Amino acid sequence: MKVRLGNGYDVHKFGPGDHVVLCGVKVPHDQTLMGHSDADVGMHAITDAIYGALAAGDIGRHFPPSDPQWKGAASEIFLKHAVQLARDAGFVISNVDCTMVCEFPKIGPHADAMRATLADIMDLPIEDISVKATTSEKLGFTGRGEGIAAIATAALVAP
Ligand SMILES: Nc1ccn([C@@H]2O[C@H](COP(=O)(O)O)[C@@H](O)[C@H]2O)c(=O)n1
Ligand SMILES: C[C@@]1(CO)OP(=O)(O)OP(=O)(O)OC[C@H]1O
Repeated sequence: MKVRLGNGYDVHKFGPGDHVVLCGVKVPHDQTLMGHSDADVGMHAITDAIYGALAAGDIGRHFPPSDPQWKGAASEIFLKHAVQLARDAGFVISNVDCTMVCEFPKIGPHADAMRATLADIMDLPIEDISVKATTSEKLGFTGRGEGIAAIATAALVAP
């Protein structure tokens, strides 16, 4: 059996607003995340982890931030593309794990909704999807509440 691992990392900064979209779930917050797309930092990290496992470049290669077509786009477009690339290459996505780094919003109360949303988008069992969070103990840009970082791992297997 062939196993491929990939990692993904993304950061988006906060700006004025009243909610963020994280792993496809709208979470009330006193700011929003800024980006060319919907700035779903968690979904971007997972998407890049799948591209990484396939050695297929990164999200910006497939969906250039210079292309107006992706302005305000829902990030599930990017994730679905990466999942399809994996399936077309003969892989099954074994599991994904995403950690978001921020003081606020608190992810825990929304983590299962995020897992369910990702499972639906990726057509995977929810048991194969992990979403978790940590603060950075008030240190650095995430600690100062300037933005959110996300780190993800994806494992792909081919029989
Ligand atoms: N945005 C966040 C950050 C953390 N959590 C939860 O709190 C736990 C403790 O965080 P520490 O950084 O102090 O270790 C963490 O394990 C998460 O369960 C959260 O939900 N949202
Ligand atoms: C997702 C894309 C799409 O234009 O734009 P952003 O929303 O700015 O997100 P980023 O994580 O900076 O990745 C680059 C782009 O591919």
